[in-house]
Amino acid sequence: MSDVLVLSALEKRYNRGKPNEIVVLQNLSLRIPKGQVTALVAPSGAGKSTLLHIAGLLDTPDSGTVELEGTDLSGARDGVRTAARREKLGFVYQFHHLLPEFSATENIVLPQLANGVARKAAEARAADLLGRVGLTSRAAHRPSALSGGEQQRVAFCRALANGPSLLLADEPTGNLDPTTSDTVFDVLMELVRETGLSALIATHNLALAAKMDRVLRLDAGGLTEE
Ligand SMILES: Nc1ncnc2c1ncn2[C@@H]1O[C@H](COP(=O)(O)OP(=O)(O)OP(=O)(O)O)[C@@H](O)[C@H]1O
Repeated sequence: MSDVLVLSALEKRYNRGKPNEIVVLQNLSLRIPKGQVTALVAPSGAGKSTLLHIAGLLDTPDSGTVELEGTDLSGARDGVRTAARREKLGFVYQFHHLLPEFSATENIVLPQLANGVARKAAEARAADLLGRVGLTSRAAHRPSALSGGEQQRVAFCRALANGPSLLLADEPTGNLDPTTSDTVFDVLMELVRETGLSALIATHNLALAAKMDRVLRLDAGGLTEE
């Protein structure tokens, strides 16, 4: 099976049946093959977050299917969706959302412990990931002692901690100044490439989008390839 994520004929409306009903996604389909990094660009309000939430099993479509590694999870029970989210998906947001009272290492170890990994193995993986993003010397620091770019690099490591099949990212460097954003984005791309990860990365930055394998534009409820 070569597709990691297959979204088919998704439809999503808000305020269904009311005068202020909005159709956000309409007959939207998307395939992400294994190892492919896809950029998602969209004007503000076009439904980018809605699409990422549905792909990330945080929200459900009104109709259509969400297949992750060949299994349709659109109508699955909450427990099944939560387990799939923990085991198969990695998330990065515009803000790092690291736990402030824990070190960089612990922020990467904790999701692994929650997934049943032994502490020693989890610490070894955290050390490996921090090394890949150039943060070995910052491993014991809490988020407040790290720069914005460093915090975001730790967040990338945390997203990859459990070896996901798919990375979903929403403006992963959107909170950084333009120069830092470029550097940190390159770190993310290298990490994704080295691990052979598939990814769907939303960005407003067309120069960053151009570094990915494919650019899709979300507009008027559907996707078009650039
Ligand atoms: N819970 C909700 N109830 C009603 N309308 C909503 C809800 N969530 C989002 N919307 C509307 O749906 C549309 C798409 O929202 P969404 O957050 O997906 O956009 P977006 O493309 O991520 O925007 P941005 O780039 O500005 O964050 C917007 O018009 C928004 O106002």
